Amino acid sequence: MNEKRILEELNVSRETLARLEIFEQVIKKWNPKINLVSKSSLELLWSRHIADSVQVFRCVDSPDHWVDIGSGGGFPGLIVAILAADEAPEMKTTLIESDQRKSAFLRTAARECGAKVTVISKRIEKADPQNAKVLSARALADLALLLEYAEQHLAAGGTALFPKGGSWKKEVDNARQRWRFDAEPVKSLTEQEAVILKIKGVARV
Ligand SMILES: C[S@@+](CC[C@H](N)C(=O)[O-])C[C@H]1O[C@@H](n2cnc3c(N)ncnc32)[C@H](O)[C@@H]1O
Repeated sequence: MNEKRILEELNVSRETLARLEIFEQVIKKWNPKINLVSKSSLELLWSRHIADSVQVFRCVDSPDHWVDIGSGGGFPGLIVAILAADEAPEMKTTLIESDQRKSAFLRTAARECGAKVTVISKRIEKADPQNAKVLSARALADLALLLEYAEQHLAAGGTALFPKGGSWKKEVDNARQRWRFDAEPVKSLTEQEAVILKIKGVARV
C-alpha cells in the first residue's frame, strides 16, 4: 500500500486511482505471458512505473493529441490516457507499438480501464506522421534517434517529453552534433539524477 503513497503527491483523484487499480490487475495477469516489465520491477509497479508515468503527464498542459511511441506495457502512454479519462476527456491519445502481443495488451487494458486510445501496431518509422502536440517515449532509444522520431511525428510547435537517466547531459551533447533543439530538464520525483527532458524546436543542424 505504501507503494501508492507517491501518487498523493502527484494529485491523482480517487476515480483515476480506481482505474489504475484495474490496470494493475490486467498487467499482473498478462505479464507472465508476455513480459511487459521485469518480474522484479512489477513489485514496484506503483513507484517505479505508474508514478514515473504520471509525472510525465504533469509536465505539460493537456494537449489535443498526445502520442506515445514504443509504449510496451503502457508507460507512459496508457497511464497518460487513464489520467486523461478524468482530467482531459477531449484529449486523443495514440500509442505506437510494433509488437503485436503488446499492442493487444494495450487495447485490452485501455478498454478495461475505461481509457480511450488508438493503438498503431507498426514500427514508428513506418507509421503515418501523427502531428502530435506532445510526443513521449520512455526507455526506447538514445536522444539522437528519439529526435528523428520527433521530426516525423511531432507537430510544429509541439513538445517532446523523454524521461532520461543520469547520463542525460551526455545524450544532449551527442544529439547536438546533428540536431538543434531547446531542452529543459525537469527533475524526476521517482529517481535521483533522472530527468524528464522537455524538448521543443527540433531541427536538423
Ligand atoms: C524497452 S521497451 C519500453 C516500454 C515502455 N515505454 C516502458 O517504459 O516500459 C521498448 C518498447 O518499444 C517497442 N519498440 C522498439 N522499437 C520500436 C519501433 N521502431 N517501432 C515501434 N515499437 C518499437 C518494443 O517492442 C518495446 O515494447
